[in-house]
Amino acid sequence: MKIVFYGAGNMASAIFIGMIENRVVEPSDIYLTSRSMQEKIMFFKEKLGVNVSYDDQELLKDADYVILASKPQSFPAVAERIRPYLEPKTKVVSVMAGTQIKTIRRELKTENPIARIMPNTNAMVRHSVNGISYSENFTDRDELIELMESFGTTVTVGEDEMHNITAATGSGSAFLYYIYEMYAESLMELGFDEEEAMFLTRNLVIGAGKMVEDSELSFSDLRKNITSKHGTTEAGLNALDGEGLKKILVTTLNAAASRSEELSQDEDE
Ligand SMILES: NC(=O)C1=CN([C@@H]2O[C@H](COP(=O)(O)OP(=O)(O)OC[C@H]3O[C@@H](n4cnc5c(N)ncnc54)[C@H](O)[C@@H]3O)[C@@H](O)[C@H]2O)C=CC1
Ligand SMILES: O=C(O)[C@@H]1CCC=N1
Repeated sequence: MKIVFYGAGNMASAIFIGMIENRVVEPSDIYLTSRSMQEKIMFFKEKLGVNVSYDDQELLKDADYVILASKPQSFPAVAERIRPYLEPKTKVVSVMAGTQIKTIRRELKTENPIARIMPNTNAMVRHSVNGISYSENFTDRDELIELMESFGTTVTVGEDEMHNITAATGSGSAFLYYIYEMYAESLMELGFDEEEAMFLTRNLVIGAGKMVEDSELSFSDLRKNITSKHGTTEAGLNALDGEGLKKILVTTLNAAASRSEELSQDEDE
């Protein structure tokens, strides 16, 4: 298997580290390139034993998959590198938010099978949620799904639904981290020092995550089990509801999904 990553940043590295650690590929199957010779990809070469190259012809020769893992704004430059050397057997897989299959096809001037995936950085710990959609001619889907399930769970969606998946789970963990960040800062307002606030929040989040993983109960039942009638939790939850938490989250998710739509429209111009 030869899998070539154009881009070795936060998302790509979470994917190839997840794949290698879960032994679905050998480090020698992975080829990395980036914008310029960067310390970061040399570090991956030394630490993981993956291949690194800036020779596009050599990179794309006999490649089974090419993974487009740059920012959408860098894609035209990436496409220029790939276009001359893309072989008919190579499947194209994009992780770029908002970049449509038809745009990838147009920029690469290719009829090759193309899939879009929307993972998240939880790939690093095998818990990414991967939205996936395919071009019609992407027939050999099982192999790609197997590769992706090495670092998470996979949900097949129509390309139009990618905007919502991008908001819900692509960006979603950032929203949760931000809530944890704000929680820790709020503990400091309560009087804890920074170290205590971080320690308490971190362990609270880890414990809650493990409860979600291990328990059969719904989020709502887990919450109710903590909430005594007329107790402290009820008082806090009433205050939270009064601030309109759900409305805030709906606004957040709509903003992210709209940005994904905007990114896809930019390309049409
Ligand atoms: N970070 C995340 O949690 C997620 C990111 N994504 C998508 O993944 C993509 C990458 O995001 P990040 O990894 O966060 O960005 P990043 O900034 O960490 O990495 C971008 C990579 O692209 C490379 N690159 C730029 N121009 C290039 C070129 N001409 N040739 C080869 N490589 C080039 C850079 O050298 C860098 O390695 C984006 O399109 C984003 O929409 C999708 C899901 C989640
Ligand atoms: O912020 C972004 O645009 C990318 C897509 C999903 C997560 N990060």
